[in-house]
Amino acid sequence: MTDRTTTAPPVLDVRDVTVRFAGLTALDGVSFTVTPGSVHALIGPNGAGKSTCFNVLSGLCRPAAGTVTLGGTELTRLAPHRIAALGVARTFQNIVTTHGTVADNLMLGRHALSRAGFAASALRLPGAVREQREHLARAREIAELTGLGGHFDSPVALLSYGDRKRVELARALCLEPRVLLLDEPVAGMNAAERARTAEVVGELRAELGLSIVLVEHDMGLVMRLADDVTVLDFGKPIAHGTPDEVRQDPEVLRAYLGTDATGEDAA
Ligand SMILES: Nc1ncnc2c1ncn2[C@@H]1O[C@H](COP(=O)(O)OP(=O)(O)OP(=O)(O)O)[C@@H](O)[C@H]1O
Repeated sequence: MTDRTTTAPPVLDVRDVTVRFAGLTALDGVSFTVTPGSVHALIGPNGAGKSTCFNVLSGLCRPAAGTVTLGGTELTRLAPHRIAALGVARTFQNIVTTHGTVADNLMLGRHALSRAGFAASALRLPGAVREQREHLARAREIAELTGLGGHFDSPVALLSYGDRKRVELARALCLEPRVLLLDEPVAGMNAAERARTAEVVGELRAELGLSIVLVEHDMGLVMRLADDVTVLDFGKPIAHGTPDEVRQDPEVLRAYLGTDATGEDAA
């Protein structure tokens, strides 16, 4: 069975990426490097270009200029399923599953890794049955890792919002990614659910050695989890550094708070 988690993830390198929608430049020469095994946060005010950047990284959006490479392999012109097969999985901001059990959803995530064909699975040939059993065991491990172990056979519709959102995270992990793109993993959660998800993401990073790119408006979570932060504003990178460095950067304060470096109102 595919196990990419035993080797360190390759470097994800974003170079001078520009995306235009009609007259609007959503990303303007964005560059950053995600160090293997680190959590790299991408932050910025609404409309800064964070989701567009994720869409470029996952192949849903083709940039007008620039490149994205993973360990030297260019991802920029590849279809989303090819990028996923190379080990880049993502969660979506607003998708919360309500169908099937947790196990059903995670097995859907394993589907892309199945070697047995449709006919072999349908006919329950021995090789296909064994493979299915292995996938189910791994899905159960991933449920444990994401705090869903006690809900493995539960219908997703009966879970709390926080748990349902973590099903989305677990489904992405079922692809055995080396790079995980987390798009607002705690959006809409209450304080307890946010704390639990932060804990789970921290554990995942420690146990699986993944590189994680995190888009999140919850600054407490970003400051707690990120090693590096890139700040976008109107599609432009305006700051880069550790959480402590960007928190004190005058440009970042201006973008978020509308104040200049001296703390005076810019308006
Ligand atoms: N498909 C599209 N067509 C036209 N404009 C788009 C499209 N997608 C995004 N935009 C525009 O590109 C800019 C960046 O949007 P994006 O969604 O990437 O920002 P964001 O930082 O993720 O915002 P938020 O924090 O609100 O999710 C915005 O001005 C947005 O309106």
